[in-house]
Amino acid sequence: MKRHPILTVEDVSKTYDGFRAISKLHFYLFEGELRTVIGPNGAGKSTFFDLISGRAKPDIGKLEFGDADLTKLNEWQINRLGIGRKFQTPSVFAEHTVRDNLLLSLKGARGVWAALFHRLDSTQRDRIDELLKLIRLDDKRHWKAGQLSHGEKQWLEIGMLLATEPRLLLVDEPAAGMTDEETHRTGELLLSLAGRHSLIVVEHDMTFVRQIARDGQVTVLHQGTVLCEGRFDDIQANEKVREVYLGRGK
Ligand SMILES: Nc1ncnc2c1ncn2[C@@H]1O[C@H](COP(=O)(O)OP(=O)(O)OP(=O)(O)O)[C@@H](O)[C@H]1O
Repeated sequence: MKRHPILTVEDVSKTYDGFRAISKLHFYLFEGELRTVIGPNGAGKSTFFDLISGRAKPDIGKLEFGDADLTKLNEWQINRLGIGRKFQTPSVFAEHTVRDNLLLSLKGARGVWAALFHRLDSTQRDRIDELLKLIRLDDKRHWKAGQLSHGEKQWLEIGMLLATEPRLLLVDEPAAGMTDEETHRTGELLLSLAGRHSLIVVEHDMTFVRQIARDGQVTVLHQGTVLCEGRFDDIQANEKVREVYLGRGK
């Protein structure tokens, strides 16, 4: 049976002031896949996320999520379709508890006041408990988010993203600034989400990339286009990749 991609990117280009940040890009992601995207500074990784999430519009090309034409939708509409983005720096509500941060993000939450003060139904309670376990912050549910470590804040924000029940998660350098142990835990978390969600993870840390690309494909971006795609070991051995990226000592 032919699989249909959940995300289709064909011949997409995006120019800023005459500079091609994305150039004739082709990219396909399948349901439940965890794809890792690497590439040197300026390769176009953030612009790629900007295009998928609607923050920027392509000059030309096809950008589809299932049957939806993303080029015709704004950022909010794309988010409503089920594409959630996690930026590099965590932005949690520091003065609220871990639990309340999740609660405020729950799909269908009715504004801050109502979300915090109306009684949760059992489905919502179960979902919060499930998320707290998944992000391993169950024992810190009553902590203020501002008291968490950097790594824990990142996990909380991933939890907040999951609370919106996205089908596709765009995750930008989740391991940046984390300890080795936190990095490994983050990898385990992302791997556990694959299957139920589709994920694109942009990352620089090669130990982390090796971990999360265990069962999946790595896409290498260079000068706004795909230099190559494949298993981590093949990518690492690829001469072109070594030249443009890995050889630079990152
Ligand atoms: N809004 C913008 N206006 C002008 N130029 C931009 C804009 N966004 C990106 N660019 C340019 O496009 C190119 C690709 O940038 P992008 O941030 O997508 O790369 P990146 O792979 O995410 O890099 P890094 O790893 O350093 O974050 C860069 O040369 C950048 O200066």
